[in-house]
Amino acid sequence: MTLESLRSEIDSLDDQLLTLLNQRMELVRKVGELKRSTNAVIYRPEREKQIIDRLHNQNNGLMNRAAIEAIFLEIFAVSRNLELPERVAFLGPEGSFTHQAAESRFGAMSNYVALPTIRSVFESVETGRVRFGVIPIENNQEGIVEEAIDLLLEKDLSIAAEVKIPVHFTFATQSENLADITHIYSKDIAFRQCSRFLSDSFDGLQAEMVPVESTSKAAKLAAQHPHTAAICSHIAAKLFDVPILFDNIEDSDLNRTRFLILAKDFKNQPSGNDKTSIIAKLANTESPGVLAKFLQEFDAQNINLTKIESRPLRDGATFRYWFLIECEGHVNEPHLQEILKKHGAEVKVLGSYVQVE
Ligand SMILES: O=C(O)C(=O)C[C@]1(C(=O)O)C=C[C@@H](O)C=C1
Repeated sequence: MTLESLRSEIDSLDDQLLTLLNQRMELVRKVGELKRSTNAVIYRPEREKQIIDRLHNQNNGLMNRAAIEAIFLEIFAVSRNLELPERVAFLGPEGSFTHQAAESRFGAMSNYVALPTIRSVFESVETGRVRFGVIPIENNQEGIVEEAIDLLLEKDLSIAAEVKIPVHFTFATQSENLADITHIYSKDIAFRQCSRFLSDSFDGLQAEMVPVESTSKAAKLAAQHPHTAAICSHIAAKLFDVPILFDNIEDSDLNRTRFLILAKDFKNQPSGNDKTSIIAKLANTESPGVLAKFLQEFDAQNINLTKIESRPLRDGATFRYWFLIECEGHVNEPHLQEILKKHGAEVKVLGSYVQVE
């Protein structure tokens, strides 16, 4: 087989793929009409998961689950946009890891707004200026984002979905020779997380490390001068058109950040693999065993707790706390209902959503 004949077969399959995708979009358009006439929710993560699970389970070709997921999440994003163009706010600037997380869920065709603070993302969802907001909630090496956790208590928003993305850094520069580089821009945390690459590559060289407020800003600066470089996300290097000289330069490939997708009054149907986040403001936490007894109820119902964070209640000069608790399962399931029935007044459910690895 020649390259030309293989390419011509690929062309013909691509034609068929496009025809099928257009047929799919015709159906999606009808789903959109139906949903709009009944005021039904457009974004249904549990249905998307069901489709990906089904395709993965019946698949016997070369595509692995991650590949199927990447392609179909983009198809769903285009579908949702066709059903109802939705605006998505994320913690900016453009090219941030949160932008990358937002794009991984809402695709290339959504209407994005980069906002400067986590609070402004919450507020734009709250006021209805955008339908969804994407914020970072924790990093598996650095811990929780306190501001985000506190705003979950302060504001009245739901969690529609979670996204976890590996934090990969790239070394982007217009320079072809490391010895020509005089300044490397990045965020201090990124310098820390890429320290091995930096000491191996710049040992004996004169480059100065310049901390800036975001890795996107670093990419922007590196785009302006050929003898500089940025340690930044892939998406930032792409956005500012700075060539990537080295990819995945982080010390640990275990570095992952978890993001939440926020919406107003959002409820998912059970998917079979859900997680539930709740806020617990337990009465009388000064008396012994109140928290322990509450947590034991999860154990008694055989519910696996995945997270518990305590945060100050800030109700005067006291040392009282509220808790963000996450557990496996969907709020509609009887075990969880049992606990909620008992503690209804003290507990607020933020959402049940598909649990991702
Ligand atoms: O099944 C639906 O509810 C749809 O709106 C269709 C569709 C799809 O493209 O398959 C699109 C968006 C939803 O998030 C889930 C699935």
